[in-house]
Amino acid sequence: MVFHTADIMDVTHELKEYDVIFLAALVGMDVDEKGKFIQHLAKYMAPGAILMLKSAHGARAFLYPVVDPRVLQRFDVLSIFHPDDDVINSVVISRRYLKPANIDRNNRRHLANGSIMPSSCKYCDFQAFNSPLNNMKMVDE
Ligand SMILES: C[S@@+](CC[C@H](N)C(=O)[O-])C[C@H]1O[C@@H](n2cnc3c(N)ncnc32)[C@H](O)[C@@H]1O
Repeated sequence: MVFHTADIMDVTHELKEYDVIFLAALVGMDVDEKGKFIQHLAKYMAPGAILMLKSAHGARAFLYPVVDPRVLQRFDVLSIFHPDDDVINSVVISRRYLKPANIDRNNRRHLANGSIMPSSCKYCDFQAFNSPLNNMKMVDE
């Protein structure tokens, strides 16, 4: 596994090479700043790629920023989970809308050496997408 350290706002076309992007809860210290990061990801993520977001619900929003659903227009929100135990963060699983005509397979040339999880994203791969979380306790919104 190779770790890269960068400000996510400086990472652009390389994001297309990833099937799944996990965004830590404190990337964006408030709702508006978090929204800017999510819109940046929406711009550069591969169509069909999954974005795993940490959010907060209820009083937990005093501790962590909430993901504003209005910044997820370019995503299909697959599931939202609000824990009811001592776990603080909610999880929002969303998928960048498919736009097959815009898939640029040549973007692979932008992949940095040693990047982790090189994408095998293809439009047809996602036709049979099944949420791996189907068997877990879920609260959908
Ligand atoms: C509280 S830690 C996350 C811990 C753990 N990964 C989690 O999600 O629970 C927040 C992380 O977000 C990273 N981070 C904050 N702003 C960032 C940015 N603009 N670009 C890249 N990483 C950022 C920080 O470096 C830090 O590692």
